[in-house]
Amino acid sequence: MFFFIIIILYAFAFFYKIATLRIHAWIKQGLAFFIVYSIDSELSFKGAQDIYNKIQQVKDDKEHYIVLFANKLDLGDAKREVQTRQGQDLAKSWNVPFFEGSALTSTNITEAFNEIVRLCRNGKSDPNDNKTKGGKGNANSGGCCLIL
Ligand SMILES: Nc1nc2c(ncn2[C@@H]2O[C@H](COP(=O)(O)OP(=O)(O)OP(=O)(O)O)[C@@H](O)[C@H]2O)c(=O)[nH]1
Repeated sequence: MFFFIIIILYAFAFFYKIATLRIHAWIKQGLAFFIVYSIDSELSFKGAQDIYNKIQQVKDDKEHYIVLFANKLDLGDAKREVQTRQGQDLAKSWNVPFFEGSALTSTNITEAFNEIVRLCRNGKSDPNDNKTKGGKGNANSGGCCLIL
């Protein structure tokens, strides 16, 4: 029984290591990152911050673009655990654009994707809009878009 538990623990550690390495590789190859949390989950908001930290750690100062997206807006304020202001403040501290919307009702999905594509193409946000600027470096090269 003892050895069985040890084997399970080793197997778990092995697969965890593989998963970590894969995420590391995806981030390393990625140019654009769409970080999504749910407005009805404080935990997912914290998770978004963990993902952001991981991206910064892996990408360091290399060119990359991020959009923060608060999903499930359709659920309404009754189910809301993360206030709009919290998302805006977080995005501002990261210096990236922020959108609130819904994958269910397609609210702000096109706008958010357009923004990240525009960031990749231009290397910076439109100074005429009221969203925060995002992105590092100047994107002239191709790259992949990784949705986390
Ligand atoms: N109401 C609502 N539900 C959504 C929306 N987007 C996704 N969902 C639901 O949320 C659940 C989780 O969606 P997934 O696409 O599996 O997202 P995930 O990141 O894998 O979520 P977890 O399984 O919670 O880790 C599913 O039941 C979806 O149908 C949305 O915009 N509004």
